[in-house]
Amino acid sequence: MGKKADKTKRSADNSPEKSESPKPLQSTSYELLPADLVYIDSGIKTSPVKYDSLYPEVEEVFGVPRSPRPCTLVWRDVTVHVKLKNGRLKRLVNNVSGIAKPGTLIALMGPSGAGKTTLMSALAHRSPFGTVIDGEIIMNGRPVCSYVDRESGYMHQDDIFAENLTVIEHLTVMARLRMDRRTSTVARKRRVNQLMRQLSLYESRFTRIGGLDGHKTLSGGERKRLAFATELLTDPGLLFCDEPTTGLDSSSALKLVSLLRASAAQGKTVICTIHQPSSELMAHFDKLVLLAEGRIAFAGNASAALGFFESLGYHCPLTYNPTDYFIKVLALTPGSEAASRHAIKSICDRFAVSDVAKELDMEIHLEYHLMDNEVEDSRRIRGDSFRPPHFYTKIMWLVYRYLLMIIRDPRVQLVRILQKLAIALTAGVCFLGTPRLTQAGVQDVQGALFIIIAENTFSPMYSVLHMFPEEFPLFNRELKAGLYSTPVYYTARMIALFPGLLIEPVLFTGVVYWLAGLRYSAYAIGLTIFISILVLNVAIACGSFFSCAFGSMPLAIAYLVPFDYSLMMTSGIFIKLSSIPRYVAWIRYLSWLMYSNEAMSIVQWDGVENITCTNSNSTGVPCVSTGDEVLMQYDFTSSNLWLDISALLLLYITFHLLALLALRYRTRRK
Ligand SMILES: Nc1ncnc2c1ncn2[C@@H]1O[C@H](COP(=O)(O)OP(=O)(O)OP(=O)(O)O)[C@@H](O)[C@H]1O
Repeated sequence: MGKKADKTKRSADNSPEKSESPKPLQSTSYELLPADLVYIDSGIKTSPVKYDSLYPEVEEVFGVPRSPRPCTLVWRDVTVHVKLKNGRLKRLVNNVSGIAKPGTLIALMGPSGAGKTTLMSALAHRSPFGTVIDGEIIMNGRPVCSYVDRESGYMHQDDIFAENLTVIEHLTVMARLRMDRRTSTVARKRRVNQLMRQLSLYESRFTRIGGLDGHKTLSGGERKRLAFATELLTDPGLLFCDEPTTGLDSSSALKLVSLLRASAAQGKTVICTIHQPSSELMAHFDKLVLLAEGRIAFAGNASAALGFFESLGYHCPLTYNPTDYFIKVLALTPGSEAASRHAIKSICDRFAVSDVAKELDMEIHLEYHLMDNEVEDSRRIRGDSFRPPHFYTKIMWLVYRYLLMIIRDPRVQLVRILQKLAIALTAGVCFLGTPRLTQAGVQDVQGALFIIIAENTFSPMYSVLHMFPEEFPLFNRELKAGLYSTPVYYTARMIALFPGLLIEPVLFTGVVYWLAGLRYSAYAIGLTIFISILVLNVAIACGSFFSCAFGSMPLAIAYLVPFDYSLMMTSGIFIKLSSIPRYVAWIRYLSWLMYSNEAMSIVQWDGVENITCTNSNSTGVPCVSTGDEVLMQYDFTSSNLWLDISALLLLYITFHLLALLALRYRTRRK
């Protein structure tokens, strides 16, 4: 009981502030060891290893040893199925058991398609939608569920970053999103700096991750180390790494695996899928788990694997790297798949009844026994001590990140503003010189209004279509890692767009309004600019909805084009509203072009009584002499101004809500 209480106390003490202070390394049974020793749990037997004789780089790389939250992960009889499109289940992992203890670096290996990523995702509670997991997966005595996101780090095979950010900006934002909200700013900065130094990123801290033209970008190794640093920010006790060495040269791969080794030496539990590592790399791993056809072909001390295979008659030639040999034995040979499957089944069956498997089973049982005896409260305290940042903090830092991305992307900024100015000037000069209160002037005013509405609708609406499909992989990964929720992301994304959504309509409408000589009063100018801001924001909301609802830009365009045509046709410009056939007339109630056209027309013509009539005789068209007559021509009603503005606001809210729902739906399907 005293020991249990001690355990509980240590985990409860492990607040972010306190975890900064150096602590001696701990064994897997959490007993304190002399400062220069670390227990490396090598699977079946635990043996004290002289820390500074084996890993002299550890202290140099990671500074004074810290004490992460110790994590023991146990999985028993885990089977993973995936739902296929035809509704049937396909088994990817078959009845797999294992244990990962603090201080251990585990290599999860197997031929391509063996189920490594599937198993690791299941262990980390990050399986994609449509995955069915049977069996038990328990971390520190609690079945894994969403809390594992904050207790563990998951380094993906393909790293995805917000590319326009520099290393230090990325880590700063991630620290704000990931670290406990009680962590002080100084402690957070110190952690970021410490990680950059430890992972040799300090020199590149002002380099953009995947910069734009002419900017230096990070190397593949640096990107992997940055991904690793990101996962280490919270100093998790459990680390999953999916093929971290893929795409790296041998020295970068060695450097990365040394870092994983160093992490394990500090008390973390590290599980790592890896493809055919060299003998030098393999020497860093304590345990080896070999998967084949979704089953375990071997699990135990890396050094015992050769003996097990030899006992089955598979002798690794002296010239062969043992791991290459294991993979060769466990891979399907093209042309004789049935024989290979038979051999693999036989190896897996023999392993299941081997002494190594029995020892592993005993170890798992022992761990279960210990967990059963652990006080429930102590588990909860360990799991629940983390306090995530408040949602408004997350929104603020996401807005910062997206603003940086927008500012650094010339596609969206300077070029777009210059383009707007050029279009405004070109359109505006066409209206120069016509007096407003004449018959020709009426047509010009309505034309200028339509140009203002169309330019604030179509190009902005199409410009956001690429946004969500492009950002979805990063968003979905961060969402799955529990960094923020869909509404937080969506709100931040929209707030970051807002400066542009204000500047663009003000600039464009201002220039066209002035050049076209529209109604000259502060009320008319102010209201027209306000309506044009609303129009652009509704268009962006509608574009966002199509962007969220359809996974790709071509698909979104395919649906949006007919939609925007129907909105335009019912806007009141081309056809009198009263003459639209009844079965399509309802579309006008969705048309912000109609609402804005009516509202802007009212602003221009309400109360106007003195339109001159000079050309009625020559054209035969009856003269309009008052603003009301102009409005009647288009079936507009002067009392509808605030109704139109309210409808625009309602459409704005509705499209954003629909976009949010569509985004949520898509994240649940991935
Ligand atoms: N959603 C899915 N639908 C059907 N089959 C799938 C699905 N996901 C994975 N698989 C299959 O499951 C098997 C295991 O996939 P997994 O990605 O876990 O393998 P792996 O061992 O990590 O391979 P690699 O080393 O090539 O990354 C593969 O044959 C893969 O094609």
